[in-house]
Amino acid sequence: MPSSLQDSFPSTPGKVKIDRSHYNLSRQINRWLSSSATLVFWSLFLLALTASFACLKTSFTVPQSHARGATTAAASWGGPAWEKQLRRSCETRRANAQVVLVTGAAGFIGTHVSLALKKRGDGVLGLDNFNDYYDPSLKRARQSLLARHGIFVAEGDINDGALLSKLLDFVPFTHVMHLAAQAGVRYAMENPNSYVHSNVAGLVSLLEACRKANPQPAIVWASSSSVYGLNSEAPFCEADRTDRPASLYAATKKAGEAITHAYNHIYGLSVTGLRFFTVYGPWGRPDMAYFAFTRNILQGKAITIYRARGGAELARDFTYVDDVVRGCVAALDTAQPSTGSGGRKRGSAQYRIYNLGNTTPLSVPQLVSILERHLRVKATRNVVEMPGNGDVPFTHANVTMARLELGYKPTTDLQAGLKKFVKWYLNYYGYEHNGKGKI
Ligand SMILES: O=C(O)[C@H]1O[C@H](OP(=O)(O)OP(=O)(O)OC[C@H]2O[C@@H](n3ccc(=O)[nH]c3=O)[C@H](O)[C@@H]2O)[C@H](O)[C@@H](O)[C@@H]1O
Repeated sequence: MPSSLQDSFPSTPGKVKIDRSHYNLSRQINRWLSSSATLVFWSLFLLALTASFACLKTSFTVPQSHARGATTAAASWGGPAWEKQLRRSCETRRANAQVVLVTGAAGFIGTHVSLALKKRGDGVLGLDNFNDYYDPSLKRARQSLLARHGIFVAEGDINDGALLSKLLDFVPFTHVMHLAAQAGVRYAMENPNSYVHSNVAGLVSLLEACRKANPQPAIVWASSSSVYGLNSEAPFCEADRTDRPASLYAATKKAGEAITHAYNHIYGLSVTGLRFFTVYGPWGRPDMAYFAFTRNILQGKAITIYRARGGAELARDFTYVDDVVRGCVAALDTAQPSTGSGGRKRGSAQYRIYNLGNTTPLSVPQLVSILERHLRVKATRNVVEMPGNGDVPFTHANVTMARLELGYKPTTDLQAGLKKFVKWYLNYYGYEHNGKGKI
């Protein structure tokens, strides 16, 4: 990012380096004033001064501070070589091809969607901030995979309006596949601001750039099954109420649905929101249960399985990534163009929301049993009552609308999907079977 932009660039929540310079200063001054007559007085004075500095500093840093993750490396962009990479990445190889900006392209679903689009001849440009919410080396490995398929991932944050304007000025994108987000349900209690930063402020920044663009791209973006919150009637339909989120993560996704609706209404942006249901598969997210369970089982560590109060098992409508990718591509293909241009609405535009789930929820203990079979290792299960951390007891998608309007049909059950995931995991992390069925 050009340094001139640094000041106006909204804060990226990041690990806070504690500035101890004022403590050192106070120590030096203390030595200097070591006369016994004034020592007590100055010590008390400096103590008060130091404390007030510390308070001031805390009040500025608290909104950005967190124990782990979501720190973004300063990105640089621009220049002829960079522009050449954009141009190459956006080249198309079929008639009526789309040219798609994929945000969060180095993320799990972003990588799979980008590859699917590129393989059929669309132009694809990725955008990712490579934050450290989870191991960035996995994101870099996905970036290398994309590069091998001719997809360039520009490095930057969706809150960087100047970068977004540059990209949308430089390339006449037909679509934006917006997958960049702060994911994870329970991490929202650790680092709430990262959710506001990416899922609210970042979304608005992206929509601002899109509404000003000429042509305006159609937008397909990732909402979440978590918007159904505390609903108990299953399966979840798109028309069900979504005003009782159980986590801040869910609340920001719900906010995203409202925000995109406003931009659709005011500026004529074509918008399709996709409510994903616990998507899993190769190249997945290490913070998700299936991934973390696999890692712990292989390392001989106990896994924690949550159960609801009263003892009921938690269940999820686990959805295999290839099914979701087909849904994403179908959403792009059926998206009508935005109607505005250069910030002006010229007519009403399409606004859609679809569930993309599997339709067959399974319990978390069932997920673990399938993993045990594929890994041929028994898990040490530590079953505990679900803490009040934003989790919901179950999810279950009704996908009738997606089936009728997108031709969406999930075909991979959890057994088959986890088999592919485990195969990828063992290969990626260098595990080998010893020929006797053991790893
Ligand atoms: O579909 C969605 O809307 C959401 O799906 C997942 O959220 P979640 O369903 O909570 O997925 P996991 O974190 O993989 O948890 C799956 C299940 O395992 C349970 N779990 C998780 C972690 C753990 O240590 N033990 C455990 O039993 C959870 O309570 C949950 O029932 C993703 O992490 C969200 O980003 C996404 O938006």
